[in-house]
Amino acid sequence: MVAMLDIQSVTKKYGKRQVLGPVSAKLDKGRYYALLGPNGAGKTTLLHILMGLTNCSSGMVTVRGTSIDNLETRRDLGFSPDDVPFPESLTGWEFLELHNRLRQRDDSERCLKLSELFQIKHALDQQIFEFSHGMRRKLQFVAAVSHEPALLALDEPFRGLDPRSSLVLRTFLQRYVDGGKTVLVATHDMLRAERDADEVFLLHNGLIRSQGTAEEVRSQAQNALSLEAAFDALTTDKKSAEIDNELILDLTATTTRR
Ligand SMILES: Nc1ncnc2c1ncn2[C@@H]1O[C@H](COP(=O)(O)OP(=O)(O)OP(=O)(O)O)[C@@H](O)[C@H]1O
Repeated sequence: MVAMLDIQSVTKKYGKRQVLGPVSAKLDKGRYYALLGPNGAGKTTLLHILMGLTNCSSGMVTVRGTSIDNLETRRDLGFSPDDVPFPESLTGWEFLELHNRLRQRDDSERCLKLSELFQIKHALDQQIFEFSHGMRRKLQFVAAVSHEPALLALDEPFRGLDPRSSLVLRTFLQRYVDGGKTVLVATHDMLRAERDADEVFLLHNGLIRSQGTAEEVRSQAQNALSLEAAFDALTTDKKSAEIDNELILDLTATTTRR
C-alpha cells in the first residue's frame, strides 16, 4: 500500500548548520500522529518541508506516491501554522476567501459551517486585527481544513483555545481521521498526545529519537510511567538535569531568604 506521506532521508541545513535529519518516516491514512520534541528540535522545520513551504536540503517527500513539488499534490494538504503573522487588515471572511481562491476552489459553504462550529461566524466581517488569539487560531484552522485535505498538519492547534473549543477540535480531528484522512499535530502537550494520537514521533536534535504508539515509546524509555516521563528520559541527559536542579536551587534561594 502506498503511504499517505512518505518522508525519505530528509535533511535541512541553514548555511552550514544542519538542523534536521536525515529523517525518514511513513504516515498512513486514517491515523492521528503527534510530532513531539524539545524547543528547537526541528518540528516546525519538518512541518514546513512536508507542506512544501520550505525546501529540504536533501531527500524527498511524497504524498500518495507523488512529490510535494507537484502543485496538485500540495492542494491536498492543509496546514495551520503556529505564530505566523496574519494579514491584519483583511476581514475573517476575506482571509478564508483568499485561501479558496489560491486553491481555485469554492469551499464557502464549508467555511461557513466550520466557522459556525468554532463560533467565529459572527466575527467574519470584522478585520483580523480585532480577533482575539483564540479566534485567530480557529480562523487559521477553518482555512486549513475547508478543502478537506487528505493530510492535515497542525502546529500547536490547541494553544489558546477555551475548553469547549478544544473539545470541539478534538472531536473533529478524531472524526476526520475516522473518515480516512491523516492528521499530524506538532505539540508540547504530552497528555493530549498520549491520549489522542495513534502514533508519536519524538524528534530530538533534528533526528527521530523514538516512534510508535505511546506505549511503545514508553517501553523504549525503560517503561516510563507516562509519555511525559518517556520524553524527559529520551531527550534530557542526567547531567543537565542535575545542573538545572542546582541552578533552580541557587536562583530561588535568594528569593526565599528575603
Ligand atoms: N530561518 C532559520 N534560520 C536559521 N536557523 C533556523 C531558522 N529556522 C529555524 N532555525 C533553527 O532550526 C532549529 C529547529 O527549529 P524549529 O523551529 O524547527 O524547532 P521546533 O522544534 O519547532 O521548536 P519549538 O518547539 O521551540 O517551536 C533551531 O535550532 C532553530 O534555531
